[in-house]
Amino acid sequence: MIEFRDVTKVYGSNDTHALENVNIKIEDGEFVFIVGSSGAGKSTFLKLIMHEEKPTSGEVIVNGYASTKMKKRQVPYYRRTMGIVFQDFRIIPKMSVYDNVAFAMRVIGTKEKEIRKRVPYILQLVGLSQKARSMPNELSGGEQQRVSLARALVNNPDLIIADEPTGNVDPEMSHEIVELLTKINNSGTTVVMVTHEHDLVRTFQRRVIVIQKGKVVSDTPDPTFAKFKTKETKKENDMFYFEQNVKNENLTEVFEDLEESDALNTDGIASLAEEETEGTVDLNELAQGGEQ
Ligand SMILES: Nc1ncnc2c1ncn2[C@@H]1O[C@H](COP(=O)(O)OP(=O)(O)OP(=O)(O)O)[C@@H](O)[C@H]1O
Repeated sequence: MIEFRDVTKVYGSNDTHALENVNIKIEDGEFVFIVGSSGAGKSTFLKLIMHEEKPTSGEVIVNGYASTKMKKRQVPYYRRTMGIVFQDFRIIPKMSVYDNVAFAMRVIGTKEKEIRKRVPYILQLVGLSQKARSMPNELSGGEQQRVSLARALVNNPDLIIADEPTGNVDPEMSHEIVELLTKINNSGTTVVMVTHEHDLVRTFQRRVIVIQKGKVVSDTPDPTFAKFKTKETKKENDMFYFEQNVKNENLTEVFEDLEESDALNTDGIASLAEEETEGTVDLNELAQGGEQ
C-alpha cells in the first residue's frame, strides 16, 4: 500500500511548494492515473514514492517502508520492489534489447541461468521476441518503450511507477502500452501512471487522482465516476471536470465498496490466464516468476 500522510514538498532552491498537505491511500492491486497540468506536482508525487525526494513534512509509507525512517542503505533494496518506466525510455544505447532487460537482473545478482530463462519470457510478454538482438537505435519509439517496460517488469515488482510512459509514442502504441499495463495490473501488480493524455484516461476507466498546484483537487476511486462532463476533449484541462467528485467522501468506505464489488481485482490471475488462450501473454506464469 502507498500512503501519503499530510505530505508537503518544498524545493528549497526556489521555495517552490510542489505538493501541499497531500493525503492519499493507494491500495495494493490498484491502477491509478495521476493527471494535472504542467508543473502541478505529478512527478514530485512519483519521486516521493520512489524515495528520490523526501517530504519536507509529513510521511510517505510504501509497502511498510516509511520515508521518515528509511536509511540510505535501504533505498536500493526498497527500489527493487518497484519497476519504473519513464517518458524518455532511459534504455542503455550500447546494449542490445536482451542485454538491456538482462542488465536489470544482473545488477541485483541474479544467476545467468535464471536470466536466460526469464528475459525471453518477458520479451515475449511485451511482444519483442523478434527484436532481442536489436540495438536501441534500430527500434521505434513504441518498441523502445516496451524494452523499458520489460526492464521494469523483469524482476517481478509489486509496483509499477510510470511517468508519462506514452509521452513519446504514437496514439496506437500509447493504447497498447496502457493495455499491457492493465494486464500486468490484472495479475496483481499495482500501477501508478502519470499521464497528460485525456483519451487514455477516458478509454481505460480507472481511479483518477487530479493534482493542481500541488494539491489533490479530485480523486475518483470508483472508475465509473471518471466520466467527463464533455464528450470531446475541448480544452487543455477538461479532465478536471468530472460529473461527480468524490474527493470529500470517506475514502475508506469507498474502498470497502470496491472490494466487495470485486472492482479491485487483486485475485484475478487465474481468470486472466484462462482468458489468455491465444497470443503471447501468460500472466499466470509472470506472477509465478516467469517459469516456462
Ligand atoms: N528539483 C527541483 N528543484 C526546484 N524546483 C523543482 C524541482 N523539481 C520540480 N520543481 C518544481 O516543482 C513544481 C512541480 O514540479 P513537477 O515536476 O512535480 O510537476 P509535474 O506536474 O510533473 O509537471 P510536468 O507535467 O510538466 O512534468 C514545479 O513548479 C517545478 O518547477
